[in-house]
Amino acid sequence: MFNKNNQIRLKDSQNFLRSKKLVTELIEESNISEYNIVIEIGGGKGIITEQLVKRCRRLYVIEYDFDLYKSLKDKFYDIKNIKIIHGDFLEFKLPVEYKYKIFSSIPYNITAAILSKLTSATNPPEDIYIVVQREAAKKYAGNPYNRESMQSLLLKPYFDINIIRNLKRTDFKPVPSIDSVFMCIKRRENILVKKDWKDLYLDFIAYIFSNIGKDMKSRCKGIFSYKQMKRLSNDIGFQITDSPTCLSHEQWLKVFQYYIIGVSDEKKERINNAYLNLIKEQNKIDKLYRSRKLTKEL
Ligand SMILES: C[S@@+](CC[C@H](N)C(=O)[O-])C[C@H]1O[C@@H](n2cnc3c(N)ncnc32)[C@H](O)[C@@H]1O
Repeated sequence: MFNKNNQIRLKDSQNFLRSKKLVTELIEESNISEYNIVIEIGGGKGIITEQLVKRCRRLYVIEYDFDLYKSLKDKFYDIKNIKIIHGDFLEFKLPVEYKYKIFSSIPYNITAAILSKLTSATNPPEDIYIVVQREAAKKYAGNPYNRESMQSLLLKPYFDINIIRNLKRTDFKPVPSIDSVFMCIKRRENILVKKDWKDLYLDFIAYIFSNIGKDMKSRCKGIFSYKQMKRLSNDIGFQITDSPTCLSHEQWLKVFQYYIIGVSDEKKERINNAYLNLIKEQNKIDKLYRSRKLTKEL
């Protein structure tokens, strides 16, 4: 249960896929091909690794648990197109010069940190195929699986997000107490918010979702006047008493267009760094959650 430093072994807190047939199906549902460079986060016992490596040009596997890393090294010692790295994926430097894809059954406790790292990278992956907790997937994918969320709205102009299939709890060992899905986050070729406005868009969404209040009226206070809100709600088709999550992604893009042209520079400055502050806050919460979880498990 414990390693030599008296810490819980990472692998004891993970759920591993149990069926090779399921892994074959998941890889077939992806568009991974012999031309692709792929990164697997957490190779575990290698159930995905052994099939993935035969389907791609080069595979990088980053495994944090030392025992699992060592057994992966032994298992794949004579395979040429694989590199197995011991370490924390969150510290791993992503490729900057070439295209790559992600395929992984991720450690659920760091879902937000993994997705934030991948989607905000200077050179994000072309495709991210992940097995992930269903509730988290619905939050990131938003409509049509759920209402939109801050996470889905931050990503959608740049990524197309789909849940490919639901998985059964019994697909994992040990059987988890939560549901999982296989999802794809695909980098858009034609982005919906142009590059020059990206920072402004991220600050805009982060500002509104970090604001206190139940409805559009209170969330947008400080950037739109009451008159502007009324006009927006009529033109775009929502109620000012609606929650921000009631608006579709397309409606949010229209609200943002209006913000760009209809709001003074002084009001634009109010949202400066809202996204950065949000990320800092999330990183703090993530760290706290990770250390608490470990304490609880110990
Ligand atoms: C849910 S398991 C999946 C393992 C295996 N791929 C499978 O499908 O059965 C997640 C794996 O990620 C590893 N892991 C956890 N945190 C990690 C991190 N920060 N960086 C790299 N690997 C990590 C765990 O040790 C575990 O092997």
